[in-house]
Amino acid sequence: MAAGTGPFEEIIDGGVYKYYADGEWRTSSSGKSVTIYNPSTREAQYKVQACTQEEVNKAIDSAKAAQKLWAKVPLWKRAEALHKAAALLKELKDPIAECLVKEIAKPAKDAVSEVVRSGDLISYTAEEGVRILAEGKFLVSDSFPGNDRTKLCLTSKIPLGVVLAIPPFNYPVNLAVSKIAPALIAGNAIVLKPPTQGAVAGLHTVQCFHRAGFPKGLISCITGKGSEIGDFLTMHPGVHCISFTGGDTGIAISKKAGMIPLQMELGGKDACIVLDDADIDLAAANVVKGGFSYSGQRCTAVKVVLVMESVADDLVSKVNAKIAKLKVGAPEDDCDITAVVTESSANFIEGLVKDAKEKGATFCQEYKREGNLIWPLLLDHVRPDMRIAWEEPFGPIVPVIRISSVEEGIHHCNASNFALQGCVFTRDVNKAMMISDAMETGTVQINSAPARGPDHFPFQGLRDSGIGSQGVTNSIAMMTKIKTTVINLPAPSYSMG
Ligand SMILES: NC(=O)C1=CN([C@@H]2O[C@H](COP(=O)(O)OP(=O)(O)OC[C@H]3O[C@@H](n4cnc5c(N)ncnc54)[C@H](OP(=O)(O)O)[C@@H]3O)[C@@H](O)[C@H]2O)C=CC1
Ligand SMILES: O=C(O)[C@H](O)COP(=O)(O)O
Repeated sequence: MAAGTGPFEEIIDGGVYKYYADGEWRTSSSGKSVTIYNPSTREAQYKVQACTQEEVNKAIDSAKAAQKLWAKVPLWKRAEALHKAAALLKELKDPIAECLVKEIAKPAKDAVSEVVRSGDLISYTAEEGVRILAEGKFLVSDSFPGNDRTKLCLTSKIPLGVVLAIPPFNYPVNLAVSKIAPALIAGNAIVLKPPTQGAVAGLHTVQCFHRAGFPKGLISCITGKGSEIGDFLTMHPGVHCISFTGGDTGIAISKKAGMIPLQMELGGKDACIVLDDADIDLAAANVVKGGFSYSGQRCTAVKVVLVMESVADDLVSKVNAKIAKLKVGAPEDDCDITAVVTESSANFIEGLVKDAKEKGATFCQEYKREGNLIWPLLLDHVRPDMRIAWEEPFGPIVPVIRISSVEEGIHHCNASNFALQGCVFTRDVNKAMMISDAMETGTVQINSAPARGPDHFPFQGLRDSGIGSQGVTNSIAMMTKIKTTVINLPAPSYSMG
């Protein structure tokens, strides 16, 4: 089954995908659409509605009304609906994966994995939700000085209201459901603003929720360019929480948003520290997997290698041997390296490469680009005065900085404005633990490349890499607030009998 056909037929009309609000697929009154270009062919692939501010207002009003009723739906029923959506998503994985291939040039197999992983994420969230949302706290007053046991405090978790979800282009399905599912299980309504590249995969995902039978108005999907409707959405008084994943845009949003909970997962410059006692084969395999999968377009990609001089030649030659085997080409052919998402992204990457060339980095491969397709490149002997030492390429370019002490590596990692993840390769677990404690990042992986998954692990960035923590449990907690009810007794509770 192809995208936009079968169960997805109703979401497209006249070649333009519709937006979703009030339980229906709609055409925007703007009369305008946004074109999505295929990164590989650079030709127009899809069109989505350019929604208006009035349509945003209506979606948020419906969300508010639907949320009040949804919060009263028994938790097990909310979970049941989520399981249904998860099953549909997995059943319809092929047409959704097709969108990922065409909109964001995700290699075919990875595209299917993203959809399946997302179905599993929804089911896990439903199961985790029925456990943790059923739990609260019971406190008695006589543990605090000056009190008798006359007050019994019950705490529970209640929804926030309307959650605005804004995922980025690189995981438009997985990073949408990682926001949608926790919001819904906790009794919230959701307004999704998908990334422009990835919007059609997002709309197909929403259709699975629609077909799972969620109440009218509870879920909406507003399409349009972030630069045009983004501020209106994020500053909207009807929004009670924002869960955002993306780049520096998140920093601007957090300055503009009102006094509401924010979950921000932003950029990264994940360092890979390789010590002289490391298993160099393992480190090389992880530099390649971590640095080049999905052409480096992962926030958790290895974005700088900090290797001890004594093992640097060995590591570099092993990484180069593996790079030579990477398949470069079309996502449809399941190539390892595919076109980066846009021409401006490719131009930005090229700027970093040129700067490194001018400043004397060693090119382990010849720099090659055709359109948005950039061949994988390892840059050796990178120095801190080069932009690539600090900036996030979001492309298949990995810089290597040779270090003479572990402290030098830790210092480089901690001097970055980004602090998402990092990794260390060593056979000495004691040293690994001490380095992990010294690296000021949200996560440190020992003897493996950085990764957000599995999706139930806590995932957080420090400094400019984010606010709050993701992962199924943390996202559910973040999308609720604590409500307490206090039972006041006329006499201490132990005074009878
Ligand atoms: N820490 C993490 O978990 C992750 C971080 N990232 C980071 O994301 C970046 C790449 O993703 P990319 O999609 O380009 O990131 P962007 O920050 O450009 O976009 C992210 C989302 O924000 C939307 N947006 C754009 N402008 C606004 C605005 N003014 N208000 C509200 N929303 C807006 C975009 O919509 P539109 O597409 O229409 O512009 C998109 O949906 C990298 O820096 C990467 O490190 C990526 C994945 C995971
Ligand atoms: O954008 C990203 O990098 C994703 O959040 C990473 O997910 P993964 O590390 O599980 O691939």
